[in-house]
Amino acid sequence: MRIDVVTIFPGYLAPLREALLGRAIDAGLISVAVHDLRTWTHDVHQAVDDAPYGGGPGMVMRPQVWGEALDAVVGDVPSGEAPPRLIVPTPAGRPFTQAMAHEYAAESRLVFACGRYEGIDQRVIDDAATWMPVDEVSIGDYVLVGGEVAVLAIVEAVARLLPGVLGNPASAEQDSFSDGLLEGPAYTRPETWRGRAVPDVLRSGNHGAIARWRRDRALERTAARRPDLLAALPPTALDRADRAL
Ligand SMILES: O[C@H]1NC=Nc2ccccc21
Repeated sequence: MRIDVVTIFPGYLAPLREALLGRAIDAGLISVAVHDLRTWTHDVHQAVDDAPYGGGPGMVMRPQVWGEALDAVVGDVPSGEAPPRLIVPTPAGRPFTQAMAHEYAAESRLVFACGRYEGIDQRVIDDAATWMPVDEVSIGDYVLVGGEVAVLAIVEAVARLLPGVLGNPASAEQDSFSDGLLEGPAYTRPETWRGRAVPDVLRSGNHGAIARWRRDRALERTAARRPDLLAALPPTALDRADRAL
């Protein structure tokens, strides 16, 4: 997968080259190119934003700069080739979910446009949508200063799903949310720590009982912390033992 990120803070994307993602890049599983938006300014101040029409606080990112940047970064899409998907993180976007991470993992190319909080001139999105799929995506209902942190989160969620990126592919299959529930508590050695023992069932070797215990803890945690996820489960997702909980 090829990933391009356009930002006024290229340094913010440095973590993409660390650890698991760094190894995936070294292994050629993903390629990441980070582009400084100011490359496409032509004024001495390298201005990338301006005051909003209609007034109001903050600044809006200028369409000319973004238009030239996306034209250059996306380039000419060879005829017959699918264009990349453009992902624009914004608090006004569709909530990013694990299902979307799987969708994006199937793409051969993703381009990320990092806007500042007040956003990018809407005409950039409208123009881009005439020649490639554009998703405006939010990673949560809180206010960040710009899209860079959202890009780090989305790229990590997507890249770990790509074949060969995770050492143990089973991890991705047993993700939280993969069965619609939150993962329950996890334990490792020592058996007792600060007077707290690991639940006996986990050391019993009884795999049926262990699976039941884990499912019960996941259901309890989901009901307590994310009742919305429980309500969204298809009726067939809960078996009789689940309902007895
Ligand atoms: O993903 C969003 N969540 C919250 N705030 C944001 C600010 C700028 C870009 C993207 C986001």
